[in-house]
Amino acid sequence: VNVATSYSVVHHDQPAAQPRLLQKSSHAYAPSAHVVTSSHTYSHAAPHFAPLVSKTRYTVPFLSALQAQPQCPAPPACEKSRYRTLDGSCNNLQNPTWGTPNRRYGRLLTPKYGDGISLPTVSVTGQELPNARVVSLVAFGEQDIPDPEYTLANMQWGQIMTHDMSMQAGGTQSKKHPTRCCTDDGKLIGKDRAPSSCYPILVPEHDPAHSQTNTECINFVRTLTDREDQCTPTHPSQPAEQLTTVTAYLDLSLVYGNSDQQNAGLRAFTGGRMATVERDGYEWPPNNPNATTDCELESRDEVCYLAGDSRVNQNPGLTIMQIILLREHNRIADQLQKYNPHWDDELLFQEARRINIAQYQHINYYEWLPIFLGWENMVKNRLIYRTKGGEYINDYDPSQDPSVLNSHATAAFRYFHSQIEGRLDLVSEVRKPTGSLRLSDWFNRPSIIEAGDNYDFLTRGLATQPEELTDTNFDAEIKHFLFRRGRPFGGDLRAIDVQRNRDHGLAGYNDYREFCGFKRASTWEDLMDLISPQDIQLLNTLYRTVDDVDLPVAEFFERHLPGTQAGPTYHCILMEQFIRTRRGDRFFFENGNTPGAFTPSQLNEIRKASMARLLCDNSPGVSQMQPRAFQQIMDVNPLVSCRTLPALDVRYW
Ligand code: HEM
Ligand SMILES: [Ca+2]
Repeated sequence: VNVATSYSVVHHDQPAAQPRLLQKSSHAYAPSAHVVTSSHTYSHAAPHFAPLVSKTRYTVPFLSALQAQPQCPAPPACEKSRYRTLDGSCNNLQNPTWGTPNRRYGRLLTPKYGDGISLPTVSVTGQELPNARVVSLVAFGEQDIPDPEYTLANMQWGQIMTHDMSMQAGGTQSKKHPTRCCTDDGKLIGKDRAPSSCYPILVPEHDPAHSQTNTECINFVRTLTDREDQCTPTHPSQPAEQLTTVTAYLDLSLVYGNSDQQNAGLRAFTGGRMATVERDGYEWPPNNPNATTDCELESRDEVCYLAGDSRVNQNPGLTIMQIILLREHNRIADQLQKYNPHWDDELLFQEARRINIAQYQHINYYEWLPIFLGWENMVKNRLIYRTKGGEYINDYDPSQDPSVLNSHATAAFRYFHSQIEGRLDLVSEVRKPTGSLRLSDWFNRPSIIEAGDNYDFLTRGLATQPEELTDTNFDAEIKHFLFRRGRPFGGDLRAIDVQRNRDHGLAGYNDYREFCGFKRASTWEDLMDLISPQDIQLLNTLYRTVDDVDLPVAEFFERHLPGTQAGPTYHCILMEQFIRTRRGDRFFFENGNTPGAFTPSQLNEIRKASMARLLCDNSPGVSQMQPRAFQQIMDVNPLVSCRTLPALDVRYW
């Protein structure tokens, strides 16, 4: 295979500097040997003319015109509200912009850009890193091995959490990108004519899929950084930092939106409800006014949904989970209104939102994350607690920056792309598969969900069908057919993830190993503590030196820690992230020290929430479910009537 790509690669002779630890970790988990050098406090930068204007009592026309460009949001003035703001501001009262949209990802280690500042990572020898598509083809398989224990709901919920936590700026994550680095028929647009944000993935000769259509190039546009954003200015000598466009908190921003304005377009403004459209007696998300650009519809009759997150239509499983969370809000609001007829729309909305988020956080931390991180590990590192009834856990830490780590979003959390299944089963109430959908036929075409009884059949499918094993195999549907839009082939999510890692200049696997307390490898053999000799051999054939190995490549070859779904290095990054996400959230549902804390009896009700209950309550045709819906139906997790599952009682509100 010809690995040579000459596109957008900078040659330099200096070996890249060793990354430094950037952010302080106060947790028991992180190794203590590291010296803390600095911690980024990204205080909100005031527009350049602000001081002048504030001293001026009258409006100076030319100054206000200049100020209008760019329109940077003013730093918020916080009051101690009972509710979260929509954009996450004022969650942290000392640093009101922490966790808000359009801010930098956090970093654990300094970036390793090709030029030290912003160009994609290259080898420490100054040569190119192996082509991302070649890495995908050579190191990763396509076998569809069903996981013996977990359901597709487990994978799908992970994408929901991801979409709540981050979204790289300037990307579409599903739709055709308006910036073209390759022509529509897969030819490379010359560097002189392509925008500077282009970093296309070049297809090697003899590509098993793309050579059939003479495709040479997979479109790839670099993430926007603080360089391009005038509201988060940085000094030109500082390494670029990518921006993320959603609130970092687990606050269901994907349902409620990321700003007051966005939220206003999603609410019904009656009965505390979110806006929905009724068809065939069921509630569906509102119609997206930009259907032609936001979806990939084949006819005018197809729907395209609007939600708090622009990725809502990406794939049918994701859309179903979004609908479930939307319907759950309205279900809670209706019940609250029944018992509190004197409450107005705003109060009903805020209380329903608060309960919906709390249930969701409970499921995230107590039902979903333990599958990935291991229950005992989480207890030991104080991510969860052995609580009883309505006991509070007051571990909010105002010094904890809740931002989403670049290494989490660009590498560690994407590990679970390997769980994606390329066929979605339609399953009857007696749990018999009646057919299946091909994933790549239904990207950005959610109409399929409303056809016939598909909503219920697909929901049961999520809770019945096994996810794919968390391993080095990626389903062909995402490796060769991603967003193919009626064409024979499409993108390659595995190659994209590798390319994105270099785009974001993440430090190498070896650096993260060291950060996580393992010995830095100076020879390939040194990797043997965590990786098998055959896999080391494979990495050795792809990379020139052990320091070149990309984090999101080597990670896949680490043996999983017992009782978890991750190797030690990813496990360490994921733990670090979810500690930040929990302790940096003043409104975390278990915190009793905020004006909006739940009463102990309410907290006791929240703790009854489960994935099974959410699925049952929001899918009218589903009347039975296994109690642990992330796990397959088995003797110890049998199908039971939905009525027997624990449920939250809103009479405590
Ligand atoms: C059918 C299911 C899924 C599809 C089609 C999908 C597809 C994608 C795509 C196209 C991107 C953007 C890639 C880029 O341009 O860099 C992305 C990003 C990402 N995905 Fe997935 N994904 C799926 C499920 C998941 C799951 C299950 C997880 C984790 C549990 C996950 C985690 C992530 C993360 C962390 C990002 C980066 C988010 C950001 O900060 O922008 N995805 N995914
Ligand atoms: Ca969020």
